[in-house]
Amino acid sequence: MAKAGDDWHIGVIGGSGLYEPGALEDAQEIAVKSAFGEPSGPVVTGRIGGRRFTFIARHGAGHRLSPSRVDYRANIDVLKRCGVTDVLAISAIGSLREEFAPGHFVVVDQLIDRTSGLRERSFFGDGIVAHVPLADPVCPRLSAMAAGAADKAGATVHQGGTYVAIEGPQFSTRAESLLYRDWGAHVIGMTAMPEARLAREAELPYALVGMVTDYDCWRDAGADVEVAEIMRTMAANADNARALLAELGAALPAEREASPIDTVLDAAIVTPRDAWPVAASARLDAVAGRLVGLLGEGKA
Ligand SMILES: CSC[C@H]1O[C@H](OP(=O)(O)O)[C@H](O)[C@@H]1O
Ligand SMILES: Nc1ncnc2[nH]cnc12
Repeated sequence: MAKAGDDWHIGVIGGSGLYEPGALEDAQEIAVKSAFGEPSGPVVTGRIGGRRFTFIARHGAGHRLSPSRVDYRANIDVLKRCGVTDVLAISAIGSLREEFAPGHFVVVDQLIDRTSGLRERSFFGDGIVAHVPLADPVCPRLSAMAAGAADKAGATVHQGGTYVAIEGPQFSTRAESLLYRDWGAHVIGMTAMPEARLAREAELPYALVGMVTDYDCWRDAGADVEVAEIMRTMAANADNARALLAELGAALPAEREASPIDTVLDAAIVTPRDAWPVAASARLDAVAGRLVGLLGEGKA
């Protein structure tokens, strides 16, 4: 597990249109199992600019998983098992603001969760209860570095923006889209929740770079969001996303200073250690591996 002074190891979750990470030195595909379910696909690990990156395509190879079917817990658990220290999520997003135009990048800093609640949103609950803080759901350090890398890669970057996560897979109604604008949201997507919640529970600093693919339906009376347009814009953006990763690899400092998120579970788990059920502890051996310690210490 990551400790202060460890090297960076960035887990990248590639969204719609980003199914492979581009040039990774010493790339290796590895199959990692999770007790929480099926990850979206195999992970690919390698180096960019001398730093380790591990990549997983959120919707799987061939985009076969809808946002409601992605096993977000398995993906985060698998990245944690690979030893990643931080997670960079890359997503296609719709714009709720005129100034966030298609092709622009948005480094999201707030989230509104409108998913239906059917997605598994916590690693805890089987006899071990944890309440992590989520007031600021993204890591400001990784977000700033991602914004700098996107800028260097030549993208138009907006630093900050509120992302509303809808269940989908259908796009929003016009009334919903107008409502989200009234709520102050800037962009819309279907995947950042529960991904960001779970990264926090796994003590992984999380940043989200959204690539605007369309104006959501608030803007043009009578017009719909069209997935073909989104995929065209995303394909054009994918090279920029890969350039961002290259710039990020080059910009990461040699040593990773500790983040407060690395130890967020210390003050979040309310169940006393000696009451943790063995089976639940075993499932959490990566997510809460820092605290699980010797397996078998808990109750049967
Ligand atoms: C293919 S358009 C809708 C789809 O794209 C976004 O996915 P991701 O965040 O993985 O890039 C959006 O959230 C929807 O899942
Ligand atoms: N308009 C939109 N609504 C929801 N998710 C999206 N992903 C890309 N564009 C989107």
